[in-house]
Amino acid sequence: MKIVNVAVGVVVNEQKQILLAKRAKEQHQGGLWEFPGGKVELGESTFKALVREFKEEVDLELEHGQPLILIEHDYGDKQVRLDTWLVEQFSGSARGVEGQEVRWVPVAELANYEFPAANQAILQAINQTLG
Ligand SMILES: Nc1nc2c([nH]c(=O)n2[C@H]2C[C@H](O)[C@@H](COP(=O)(O)OP(=O)(O)OP(=O)(O)O)O2)c(=O)[nH]1
Ligand SMILES: [Mg+2]
Repeated sequence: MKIVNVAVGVVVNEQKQILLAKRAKEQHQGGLWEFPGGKVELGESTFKALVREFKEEVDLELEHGQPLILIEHDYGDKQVRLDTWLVEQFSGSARGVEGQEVRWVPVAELANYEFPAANQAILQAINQTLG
């Protein structure tokens, strides 16, 4: 099966809160919380894709990021590679451009949210880096 390359952003604000968005019901892994992001287009760098997706989905301008963790996960119906970045420099004010719920969540409260299975490794990396 073809693997889908996804750029994922863990955006942290000055209060050490992380931006989450809720995936729409009809999407793959719908109804679960996610770190915003989306599919990398042909010829696009991961960070460029991340900048584009954050503008499209949550209206934030990302300025600088660093690679956090690369995860490959097979959902059975879909295989994904989540190239996950930590972003502490950004501007703007987050809103759900596509009508989705968005929330700034303290690192210590992330465990209260339901994520897709592939995200467990991201949560561990966040705890190691920011926790
Ligand atoms: N953005 C994001 N995707 C995730 C996370 N965890 C996880 O398993 N995924 C999966 C779900 C999807 O299969 C894929 C991301 O696709 P997406 O739906 O965000 O892609 P996209 O923004 O380009 O949207 P679309 O073109 O499919 O509408 O990665 C996560 O934390 N954030
Ligand atoms: Mg997306």
